[in-house]
Amino acid sequence: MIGATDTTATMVEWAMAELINKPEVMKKVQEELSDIVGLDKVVEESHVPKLHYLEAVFKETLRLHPALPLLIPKRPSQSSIAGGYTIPKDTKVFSNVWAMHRDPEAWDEPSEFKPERFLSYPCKFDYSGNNFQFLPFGSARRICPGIPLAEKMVMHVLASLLHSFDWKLPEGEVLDLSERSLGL
Ligand code: HEM
Repeated sequence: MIGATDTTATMVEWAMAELINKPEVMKKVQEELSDIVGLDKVVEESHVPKLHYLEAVFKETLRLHPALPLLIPKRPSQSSIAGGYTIPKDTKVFSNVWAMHRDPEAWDEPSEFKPERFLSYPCKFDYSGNNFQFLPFGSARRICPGIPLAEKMVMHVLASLLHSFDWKLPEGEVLDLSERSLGL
């Protein structure tokens, strides 16, 4: 199991960092929590599927900050051709989903944190592995088997943190969310 807890905690941290930098988005999440949960109750698991704006925040966080930006390397057992390139048998293949998630041909303003892009219904950007513009959990036989648990945990933790507390940076500060790892 590749870092099931680490990936989950990382997504909570990135989502909170984006929301702290964007108070107007945090306010929308909190308004939804106030409507769905109510301010005199605590967040329960049954509330989570009704939190559509928070779900869009989760997806936008997975898009901009995929926990495994190159997925897990694969080694094909047969030679094949993909996108016009020959991939010999046993080649170590990395899939750069970080770049796919920021492709300007696929996404409007790809560097911007805009949860609204995921709000259209029925949403064409789910993470079932069938949409090759959005693969935060991978695809096909090696897709993350922990998706149902991951979405429940990340959503529940975020909902609880944002329902119970207001979060802000010290006056005049902005978080630097640029990523400098892996030469991506
Ligand atoms: C938000 C949280 C999570 C994210 C973003 C995430 C993402 C991923 C990704 C990208 C892969 C590689 C898929 C590929 O290479 O095609 C993976 C594999 C895997 N994940 Fe997750 N994961 C998360 C949470 C979890 C949880 C909670 C569990 C278990 C309870 C889990 C169990 C696994 C396992 C066992 C694999 C290896 C699957 C295989 O190689 O066949 N993950 N995950």
